[in-house]
Amino acid sequence: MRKIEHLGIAVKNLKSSNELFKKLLCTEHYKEENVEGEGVATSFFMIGETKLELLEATRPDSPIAKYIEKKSEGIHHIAFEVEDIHAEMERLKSEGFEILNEIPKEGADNKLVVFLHPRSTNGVLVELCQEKRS
Ligand SMILES: CC[C@H](C(=O)O)C(=O)SCCNC(=O)CCNC(=O)[C@H](O)C(C)(C)COP(=O)(O)OP(=O)(O)OC[C@H]1O[C@@H](n2cnc3c(N)ncnc32)[C@H](O)[C@@H]1OP(=O)(O)O
Ligand SMILES: [Co+2]
Repeated sequence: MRKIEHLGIAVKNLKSSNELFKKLLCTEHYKEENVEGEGVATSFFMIGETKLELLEATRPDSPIAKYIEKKSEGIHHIAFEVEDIHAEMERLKSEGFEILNEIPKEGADNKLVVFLHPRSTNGVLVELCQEKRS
């Protein structure tokens, strides 16, 4: 794991949360992006080497919709930047961690991503992110 790539925060309304975090961080979000496959609209704030990813559900079956329904808004996941997502998946599987998607999927911000089930990571939803290589 090279660094914390982003903290994912589940929000009910991206527009109002963008305003709140702009006031909090004294900086604008640098991008907004929908990820159809996850049923989410995201916006990203850069803080030093790490980002905040705000996530609003765009479909009722989105994991974010279910999370907010069950728990309300808040920190949803932590994402780590990895050099080689396939090698990390193999390593983590051999260490007994539970990989949720066997094939890395399209993430926001030009990434390939994989998630680990929180029951194998002390109750924390973990995401692995690898920069997509052209
Ligand atoms: C990829 C685009 C973007 C990016 O960075 O590029 C994103 O980050 S998209 C983020 C949204 N997508 C995901 O979260 C995909 C991975 N998540 C899942 O597959 C599910 O949310 C899963 C499997 C973690 C939970 O789904 P399930 O349908 O099983 O929901 P339950 O409410 O029944 O939860 C089961 C169990 O897990 C606990 N849980 C659920 N969500 C979280 C969470 N975010 N953090 C910690 N724990 C979580 C939940 O409390 C249940 O535990 P229990 O002890 O049984 O109550
Ligand atoms: Co994320």
